[in-house]
Amino acid sequence: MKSSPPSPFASYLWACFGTLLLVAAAFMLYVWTEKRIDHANELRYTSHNLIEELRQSSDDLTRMARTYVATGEAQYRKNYQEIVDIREGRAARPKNYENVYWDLVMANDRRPRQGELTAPLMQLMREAHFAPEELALLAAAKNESDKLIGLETTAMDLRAGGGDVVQATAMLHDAVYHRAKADIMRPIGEVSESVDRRTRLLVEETSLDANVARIAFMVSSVVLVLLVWRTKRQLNASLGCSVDQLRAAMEKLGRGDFSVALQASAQAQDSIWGWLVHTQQSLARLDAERSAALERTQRVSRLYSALSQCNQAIVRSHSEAELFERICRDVVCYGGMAMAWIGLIDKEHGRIVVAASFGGGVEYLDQLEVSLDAGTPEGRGPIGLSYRSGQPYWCQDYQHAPETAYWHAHGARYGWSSSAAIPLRRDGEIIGFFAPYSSALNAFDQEVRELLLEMTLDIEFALKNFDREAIRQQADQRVQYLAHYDVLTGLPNRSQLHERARQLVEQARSKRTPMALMMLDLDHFKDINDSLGHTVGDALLSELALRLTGCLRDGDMVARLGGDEFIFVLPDVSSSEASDVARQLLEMAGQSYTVGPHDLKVSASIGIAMYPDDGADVETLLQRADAAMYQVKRAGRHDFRFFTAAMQQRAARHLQLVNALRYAVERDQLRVVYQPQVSLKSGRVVGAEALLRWSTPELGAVSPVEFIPAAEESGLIIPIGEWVLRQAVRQARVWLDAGLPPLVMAVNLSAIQFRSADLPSRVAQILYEEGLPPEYLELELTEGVALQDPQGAINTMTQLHDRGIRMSIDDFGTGFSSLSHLKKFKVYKLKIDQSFVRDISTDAEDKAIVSAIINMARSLGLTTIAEGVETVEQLDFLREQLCDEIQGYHFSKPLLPEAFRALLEKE
Ligand SMILES: Nc1nc2c(ncn2[C@@H]2O[C@@H]3COP(=O)(O)O[C@H]4[C@@H](O)[C@H](n5cnc6c(=O)[nH]c(N)nc65)O[C@@H]4COP(=O)(O)O[C@H]3[C@H]2O)c(=O)[nH]1
Repeated sequence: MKSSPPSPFASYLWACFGTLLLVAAAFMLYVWTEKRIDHANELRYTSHNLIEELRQSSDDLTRMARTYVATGEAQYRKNYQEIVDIREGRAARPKNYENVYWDLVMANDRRPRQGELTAPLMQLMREAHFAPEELALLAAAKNESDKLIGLETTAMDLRAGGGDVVQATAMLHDAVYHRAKADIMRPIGEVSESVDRRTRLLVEETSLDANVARIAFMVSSVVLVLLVWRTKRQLNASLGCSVDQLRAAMEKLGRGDFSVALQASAQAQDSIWGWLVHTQQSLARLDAERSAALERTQRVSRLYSALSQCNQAIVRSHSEAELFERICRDVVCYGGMAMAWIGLIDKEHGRIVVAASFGGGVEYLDQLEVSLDAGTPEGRGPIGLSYRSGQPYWCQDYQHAPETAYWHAHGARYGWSSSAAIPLRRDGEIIGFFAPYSSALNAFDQEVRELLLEMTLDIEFALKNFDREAIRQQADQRVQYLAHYDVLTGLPNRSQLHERARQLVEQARSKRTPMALMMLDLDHFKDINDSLGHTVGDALLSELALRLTGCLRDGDMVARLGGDEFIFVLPDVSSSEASDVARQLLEMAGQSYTVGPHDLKVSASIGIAMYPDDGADVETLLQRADAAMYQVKRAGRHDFRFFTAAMQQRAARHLQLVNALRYAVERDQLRVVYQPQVSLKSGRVVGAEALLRWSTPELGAVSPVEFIPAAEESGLIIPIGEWVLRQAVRQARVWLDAGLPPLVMAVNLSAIQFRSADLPSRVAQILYEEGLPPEYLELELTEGVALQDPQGAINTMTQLHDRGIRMSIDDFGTGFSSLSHLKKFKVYKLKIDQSFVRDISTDAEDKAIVSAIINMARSLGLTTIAEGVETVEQLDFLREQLCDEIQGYHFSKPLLPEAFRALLEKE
């Protein structure tokens, strides 16, 4: 890899480093040369000292010798010898020996301080690097000195030996002596000059070297300073600023402080400062992005928290208003919005009505004007736009966006910078808006939008739930209502009756007051329903309920048990007061009703039970009032009766019969017997009346007179009647097939059966299934069938007639049949009731009636048959009156099929 060339700063730095080494070398050289100067000076000094010592020692010897000779004091001789020993290296050189020895020893007769160096003077000179010629001269001087020492020793010996002092003194002062002395001093002087010259030269040489080294040191130092200066300039150029500035900036960067933007001049662009500025800008941008991302994350996480709170609000709110309040509060408190409100559409005025709000500036909503009309400025805002597009509207700069111009002042006042209008829907239709406001610009980024939309969906879900809950509550209320009230009349129903009646009974018990419970039932109301339809029947019942309610005092109650049955509970009434009320009720019920085109009249029957005489609880009283009413019905209806003990027995019997009758067919307890009908003309059996028999192990044989009404009242007559019809038709077919003379099978048809709309088709179906031609069947109808709905009866009869089926009127004379009706009825036979026949032989009135019926029938072209003919007298009278047929014990009792067949076969 090719390395990049070193930067100028690095080059300068290396140069500085090299120069620094040079400076150090120059300095060391300089120090060395200075040391050499010192050494040279020291050598010069030492050399001078040694020469001087030689000279001095010679002088000192002379002086000591002369003094000794002069004084004779041994001390001087001793000193003399010591000087010689020192010079020869036999004695240590005293300290400060360079001074005059005389001075050293003579002062106070002190001995010189002992030094450490013990070396011959000549050796010291050699060690002081004396030149060889100098040493040679010194050696010569030394020889001369040694010679002189001999002379001086001689002179001193002379003195010591007591010799001639003068001679001795002369020896030391004469010319020889001086000559010898001069021979010593001359070489010393030469050496001294030589040494001085030599050492001076050495000192000069070394001084020169030192100067050179000094100059080198100075020059290199200057160069170093220049280089350092240049390096610093280069460093500054590289940095682009001062180090302090750089350090302060980097410290700020290190702390993550990007508050002050750094600037770099154009020249500093390609410098560390420039790069630092660039880095700071990048870091500041990254920091801003990071802060923005953080802020966004916080905003989103706040909204997530708000979303979670909203979900809790949805779960916990019990009403729409409560939910809206909570949503607005949560969006502000948890979602970081400045304000939020929810407005609902006022369709009538095309405006938005604030339903809930929370946050700063909500007071502005008091006079808020938001319209849905694009023609007004307040209709062209976010909400109006959202309404028309059906989409959420995000306004990212509330204070400057043109669509919020109408509200800019408010936005500026409350610091709103963004707002949204999100439609709230119910069943797909926009019903209002959710409007959050933020103090941040561009607050609604994608993620925030998604969160708010999710929140809105949750709100819509909650609204749906509220709707469902409302429906459920309504349904609950309805169920509650239905559980206690009758829908048609609005009166309390059976369960409410029981509850309320029980309270009234308790009240009567505690107050010891009497109470009446009445049961009212319309007479033949079923006929109205069957003939005019239930709508008419219902309208009549509603009207009746109103009338009945109007008859009551405060504290009385009336309930509808179902159908046309009403119960009255009258607290604190005597039986006579109850009678009055009953009469009043009968009268009210009996007044005519106008229902649509119909003018209707009904009557009612009322049974009354008194507390406490007839029962101490509601159930008993109800049962007994029912029994009393049953008796009214049996007694001809349209009346009221109080309960009696006998009624109770009858009612119980009735119940017993109905219960047993339910299983009569399946338990094979029913039989059909046939009573012959005989033609008075031919005397032959021309017909048979099918009569039902019922016998159970518990009840024994029960008379049809007793159980047929019970079957009719319980509705059981329909299946039982059909069973009888099928048995009779089948029997007729059997006899026909057996080759017996053809006869007409007469079957009793209850009025209830007759009112079945499908009667003609059912009868035809049975005939078809059993294979009996219709002309062999005769349906015996009572007069009552036409009583309620003559037109309906006529229609049914016509249909039966058209199918070839014969009809006769049973028990004729007991009902209210009119001739005009008879004309329209497609009957062919009248059956004279046995109550008239019974006494025709004795009772003139009955005779007249029977005679009239026969004549009338004949005039209408109808056949007559008299039933209950038991005696010859009766038979004769009937024959006399030209009655066509008879039926009765006189001829035969009702017979089982086998007996009947035997009878026929006998003929
Ligand atoms: N004392 C006396 N009675 C005689 C004499 N001849 C016939 N009877 C009785 O008179 C009744 C004649 O029938 P009804 O008038 O249709 O009166 C019938 C009829 O209305 C009804 N009934 C009987 N069977 C049926 C039936 O299958 N369907 C319907 N809807 N009613 C029936 O029950 C009523 C009574 O029926 P039963 O007890 O069978 O009574 C029968 C019969 O046994 C007589 O000479 N003297």
